[in-house]
Amino acid sequence: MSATLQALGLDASTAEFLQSVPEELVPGRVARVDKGLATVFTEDGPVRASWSSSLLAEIAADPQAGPCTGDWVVLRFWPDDRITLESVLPRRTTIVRAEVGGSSRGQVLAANVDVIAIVVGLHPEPNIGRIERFLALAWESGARPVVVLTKADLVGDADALAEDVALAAPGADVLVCSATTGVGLDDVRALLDGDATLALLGSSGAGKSSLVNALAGVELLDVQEIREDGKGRHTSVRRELIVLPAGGVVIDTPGLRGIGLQESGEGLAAAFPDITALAAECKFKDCSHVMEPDCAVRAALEDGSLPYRRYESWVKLRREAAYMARRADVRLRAQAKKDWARASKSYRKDLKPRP
Ligand SMILES: Nc1nc2c(ncn2[C@@H]2O[C@H](COP(=O)(O)OP(=O)(O)OP(=O)(O)O)[C@@H](O)[C@H]2O)c(=O)[nH]1
Ligand SMILES: [Zn+2]
Repeated sequence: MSATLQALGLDASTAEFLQSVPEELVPGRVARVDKGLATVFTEDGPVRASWSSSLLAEIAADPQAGPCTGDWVVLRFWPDDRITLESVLPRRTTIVRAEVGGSSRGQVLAANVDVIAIVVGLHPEPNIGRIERFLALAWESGARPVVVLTKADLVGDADALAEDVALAAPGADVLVCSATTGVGLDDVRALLDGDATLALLGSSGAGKSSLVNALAGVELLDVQEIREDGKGRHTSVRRELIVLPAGGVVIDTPGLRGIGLQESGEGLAAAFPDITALAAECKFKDCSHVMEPDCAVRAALEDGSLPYRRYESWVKLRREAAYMARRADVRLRAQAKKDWARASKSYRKDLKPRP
């Protein structure tokens, strides 16, 4: 295993996969995708690559097959100095959000991430519902979610706020830090142990870029100017993979304003293990927890053991996940119909008597 690829976050399974790749192909990790080109970090430094024709064909069939930040890829260097991205290696984890434009396919934000830090500023006061939404997305990805509460220097009761957040984040660690004073940064750094890949997810202005800069110890990313109301401007289109001098890789995703859920329901179940466990106790298997008798979820609401705010948040996310699943279903059926039409057409052609 090359020292450089290891510094880029190469894991054992990808390293093994690379053994089977033809020698003339060069491995690398995608740092950024823009204008139809990928910036790829290789052992010999960064290069810009376009898509090979076979990759283009794959993308036509499945847009998610296109390279994204964090992907491991192999490149071909041509005699005329062109560089093409030949293929994307199997992804260990993927952070997928529902497409903003309305297609039912998700957009892959980042791949091969070990830990997802949901970055939330402590000032203005955190929106718990939004954290729960990020957690569902993070659990669905296969990576380990952690909530990182930043801007601790701006509030007097950071630990009390962290306790509130922890109640909404079962199974996930909640860290408190400040990019400005450096307090708590060692705990965030520990997430990168073993050259792990850490992706930062959060709303615009949450403090992601400031956190990356603080972790790196240098100014790598532009930090946006703060607005009067304490919220950041919505700026970023950039998405970067940063190799930290002390080891580990950070992926800074763009500030997400609205993030749609694109998921099987597993992420939601993992983000709400309390409600999932209650639902298993309901009298009816398909209980909607709205009006059925002997509903354990409603019983917990009534005796106060399940906060109403959390229940509402879950109902909202569940409705959204169900809607996305229905849309995906419609798309699959439309595709199946197309495939069938194509197959039967070529079948009819075969039946035609030959001249
Ligand atoms: N006091 C204080 N301010 C912070 C801290 N971290 C970030 N800020 C400020 O919060 C604002 C937004 O920070 P950014 O790091 O640009 O936020 P971002 O999450 O990268 O935002 P996008 O680029 O839109 O994704 C900036 O004005 C920062 O100076 C912190 O720990 N303490
Ligand atoms: Zn129920």
